[in-house]
Amino acid sequence: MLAVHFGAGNIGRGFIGALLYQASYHTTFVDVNEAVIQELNEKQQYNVVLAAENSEKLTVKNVSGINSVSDPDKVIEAIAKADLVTTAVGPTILAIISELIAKGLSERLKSNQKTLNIIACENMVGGSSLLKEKVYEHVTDEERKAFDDLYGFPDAAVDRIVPNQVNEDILEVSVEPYYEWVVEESAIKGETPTIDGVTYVKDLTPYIERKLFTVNTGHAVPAYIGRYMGYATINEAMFDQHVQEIIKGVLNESGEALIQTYQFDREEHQTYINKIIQRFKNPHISDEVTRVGRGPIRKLGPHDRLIRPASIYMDVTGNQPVYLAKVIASALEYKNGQDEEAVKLQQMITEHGYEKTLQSVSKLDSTHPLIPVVMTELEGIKALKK
Ligand SMILES: NC(=O)c1ccc[n+]([C@@H]2O[C@H](COP(=O)([O-])OP(=O)(O)OC[C@H]3O[C@@H](n4cnc5c(N)ncnc54)[C@H](O)[C@@H]3O)[C@@H](O)[C@H]2O)c1
Ligand SMILES: O=P(O)(O)OC[C@@H](O)[C@@H](O)[C@H](O)[C@H](O)CO
Repeated sequence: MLAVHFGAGNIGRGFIGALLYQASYHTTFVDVNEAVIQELNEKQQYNVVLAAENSEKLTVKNVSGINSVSDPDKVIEAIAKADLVTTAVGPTILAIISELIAKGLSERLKSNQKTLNIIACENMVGGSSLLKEKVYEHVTDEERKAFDDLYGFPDAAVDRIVPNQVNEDILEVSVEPYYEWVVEESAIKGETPTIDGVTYVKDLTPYIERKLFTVNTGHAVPAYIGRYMGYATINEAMFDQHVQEIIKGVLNESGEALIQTYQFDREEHQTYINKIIQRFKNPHISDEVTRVGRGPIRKLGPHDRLIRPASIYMDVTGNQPVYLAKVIASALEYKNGQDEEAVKLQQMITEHGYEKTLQSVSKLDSTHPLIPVVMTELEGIKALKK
């Protein structure tokens, strides 16, 4: 069984690659990082270390790599022969890789009529659907019809905290023990891939929203409030009592939005929240606030972890999401010269002010009631500054 996986980064190697190996796939990683690709081809294996007391180790074998910049033809050939294609490159990169995937699928069509599933494992609602849309922009009407019959783009939700790696061995990756990979079974073409650890569901929406608006909404608190207060890591920030109070408030608000939208059991949802808070405090993981806060413009987007739960909360309760508004305010204050989106966000604020910038990145109508709540909290969070 052959898998082609785009993105040999933290989640690619630390999660998807590990599960595919255990399910007996040979995984060909596609990346633009030449050093990682070279090392994958040389070693043909790497270690995944569990960030826990016993540091359990799994050696992932049967792997190779292709640099998509220098060897695009090899990627096309690999897709033509693959049994599964997955991605973990980041939501903004999906459009970039779509052309090569389209070429691979077109080439495949000439040589065989086998079904194939392409699963985007990104932190977003509708990742595979977006990838499909982008792939279809690169093919003819006739190919599109054939693709509709043969190629599935099931949406997915993936959950495992994999921080940036600081190991001497550039392939080794340290990951938290917990993981969840949920895939929309109704969109699968042909046989459902057998991968231990994957849960197939009919409708992914409640799962991806529960994950994004609990794990990632919660994570944004130690990231943005933590950065604002001067903390460097998630773990450090999680021990601050203001961060603890805000994360509790934020997850109550997003929880209420989720419970009322999807009729989740209140007690079960609270158990889910408590477990996530413990995961953020894992003493065996050192995760930088700048990794978790990366891409603030994406994270302030209308369907992402901050604006969407805040809007739903207002709609379903009629109350002001004061805690979510504090995190949105701290995201607007997020400064990091190494992060393109953070730099752009601060430029927009300098040129147009907070209110217009928020409207623009969050696509909120100028009269949206969330805007004044965030503006009030921009003042409110000043008391947190050390
Ligand atoms: N790290 C986590 O804890 C975690 C958990 C769940 C989901 N995710 C999601 O997984 C995705 C990847 O995150 P990550 O943390 O692994 O990031 P990462 O930066 O570690 O990995 C991304 C990889 O994609 C590669 N890449 C960039 N452009 C490319 C291109 N054009 N073609 C091929 N490869 C390209 C990069 O070189 C890098 O190796 C994101 O959508 C993220 O939200 C991450
Ligand atoms: O990957 P991002 O940038 O969307 O979000 C940063 C973190 O919240 C995220 O990577 C989590 O670690 C992950 O989603 C846990 O499953």
